[in-house]
Amino acid sequence: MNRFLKKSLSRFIGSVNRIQPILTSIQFSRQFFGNLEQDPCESVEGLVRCPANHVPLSPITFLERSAKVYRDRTSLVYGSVKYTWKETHERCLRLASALTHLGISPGDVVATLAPNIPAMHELHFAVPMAGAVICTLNTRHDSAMLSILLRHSEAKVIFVDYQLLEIARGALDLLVSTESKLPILVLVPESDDSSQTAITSDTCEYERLLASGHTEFSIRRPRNELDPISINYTSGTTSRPKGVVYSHRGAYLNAFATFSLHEMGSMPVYLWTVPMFHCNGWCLIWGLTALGGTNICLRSVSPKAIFQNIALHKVTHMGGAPTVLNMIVNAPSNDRCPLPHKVEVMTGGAPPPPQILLKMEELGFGLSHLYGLTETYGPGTSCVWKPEWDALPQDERLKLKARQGVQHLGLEEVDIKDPITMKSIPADGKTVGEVMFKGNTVMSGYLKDLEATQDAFRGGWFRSGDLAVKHPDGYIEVKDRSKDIIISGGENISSVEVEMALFSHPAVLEAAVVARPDDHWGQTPCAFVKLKEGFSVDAQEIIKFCRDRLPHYMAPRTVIFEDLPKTSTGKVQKFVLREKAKALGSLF
Ligand SMILES: Nc1ncnc2c1ncn2[C@@H]1O[C@H](COP(=O)(O)OP(=O)(O)OP(=O)(O)O)[C@@H](O)[C@H]1O
Repeated sequence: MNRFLKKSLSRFIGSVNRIQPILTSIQFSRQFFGNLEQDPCESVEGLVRCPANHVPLSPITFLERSAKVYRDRTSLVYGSVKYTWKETHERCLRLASALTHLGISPGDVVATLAPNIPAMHELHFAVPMAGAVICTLNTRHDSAMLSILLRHSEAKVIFVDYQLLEIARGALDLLVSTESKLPILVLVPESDDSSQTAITSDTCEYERLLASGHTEFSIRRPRNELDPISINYTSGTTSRPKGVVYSHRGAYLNAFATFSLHEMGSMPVYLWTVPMFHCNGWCLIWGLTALGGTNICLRSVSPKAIFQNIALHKVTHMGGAPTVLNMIVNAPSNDRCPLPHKVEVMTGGAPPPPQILLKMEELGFGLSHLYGLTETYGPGTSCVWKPEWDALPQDERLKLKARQGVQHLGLEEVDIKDPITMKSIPADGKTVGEVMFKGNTVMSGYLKDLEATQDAFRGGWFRSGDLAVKHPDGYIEVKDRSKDIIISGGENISSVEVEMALFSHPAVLEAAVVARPDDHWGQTPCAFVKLKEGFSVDAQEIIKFCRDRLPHYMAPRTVIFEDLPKTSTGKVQKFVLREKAKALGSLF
């Protein structure tokens, strides 16, 4: 031991017995390790940072490892298409190499417009391997919105599924009229049956492009782990989509956090019911690769396809917004079959009604509940389940499961704060504050919108815009989005709580509650309800049902029966309903 170390250590040991051990240990670290704020590799003698001990974190390494470890195991199944991890790796290398031949340089944006097909899986690796940034566009956008996002992201290439070709061409036509530089369009035909798409000679086609690349391609790894890996435009439930930027590091960490909170072991079989374009499939495209999982791809989600694929491929895990679960539990009986084994389902994206959680469990699914935003790489918290809760009465159990829970391992902290004072609200299950996040799986920012980025990070936390309470055990429970809360006669009404009451009516299939402007009360709750097939109830019965279960001021005053408008991620577009409620005028 050198003299300096001995001296420091004896000074430290001596000081431990004195009055301020904590302070002393900090002083000791300062002496020994120098200024803690400096990089220790620069300030401490003997330490170096070099490629042997520091590699920028990136999900690209997951694929390289899986190509060795799970080489001949199935990576992906889509109808009759099937690849092994070795093949997937080679295809991604070829595709990355082909992208560079198309002129893609590091930092360029490559967009996609496609459902959950093999190309989407491959592009999540090939694009970053080419040093570029993947921008997965929502398949429900029309040409006008698509052209706005293509211009905003400055995408150099767009990969388009054959079924969405007309929309993409429409967007490019709009870009021509604004003289923007057009992205190269790469058509992705149906890989399960290539005869379906007519490919003209001037169209760049996916498999042809991929075949033009080579497997000796030298991957353009991120120089800094904070380099962008993807752009995810928010789903536009409440406002115009914003371009949320993820880093290689954040994607790596959220992939880890997400599969660990899902308790996924090695080689799971995952059914893709979450859109891959949404938060990069909640980062699980990368996460499943790390585990050598098998991706079961579905072009479109239906209860029949879900049950068939579970049985056929021995699916172990899947995910889905509460609308997907609703679809499963209300499926006609000939579209369902008994589960051959337990399937773990991760749900999130909107508050899951307890009745739906219960029915899913009755069908044999295991349920875990997640919460997060596009800005938190998808999942940010989960309702970590404690075994002792299994013995609780059903109602209590479901109430606990419907809570959004605690932060996952990728985050430093999730707190509920007063948005003005930034003080934490008391953990009493009653006081409402704003959900705020801090940690390495929070977005880098909004692309080209510094003002919005700074506003979102005001006070050193990411402000979610969601209102929640904190329970004495530290678990959070989201009550509403701040934009959705209804203020009636000075009382705050959580639209989520009213919706949960509506969901417990046996005739209600879907429900959403928004504010209807009112001359007397300011606002009153207005419910939009879709009934289950074969049921008929009137507005008065629904109102009475809610008044029996909620304080009277919370019960809807208006009930409108109709189909609910949704985003492609299955969320109700409340801004559309709010406009309808506004058009009704004042009730009193
Ligand atoms: N488990 C959950 N329980 C309750 N709400 C949830 C849950 N998971 C997600 N949410 C809601 O979804 C929101 C995140 O949605 P997302 O980021 O996908 O796009 P969006 O917010 O719908 O789009 P935009 O910001 O353009 O309106 C959260 O802020 C929250 O309101």
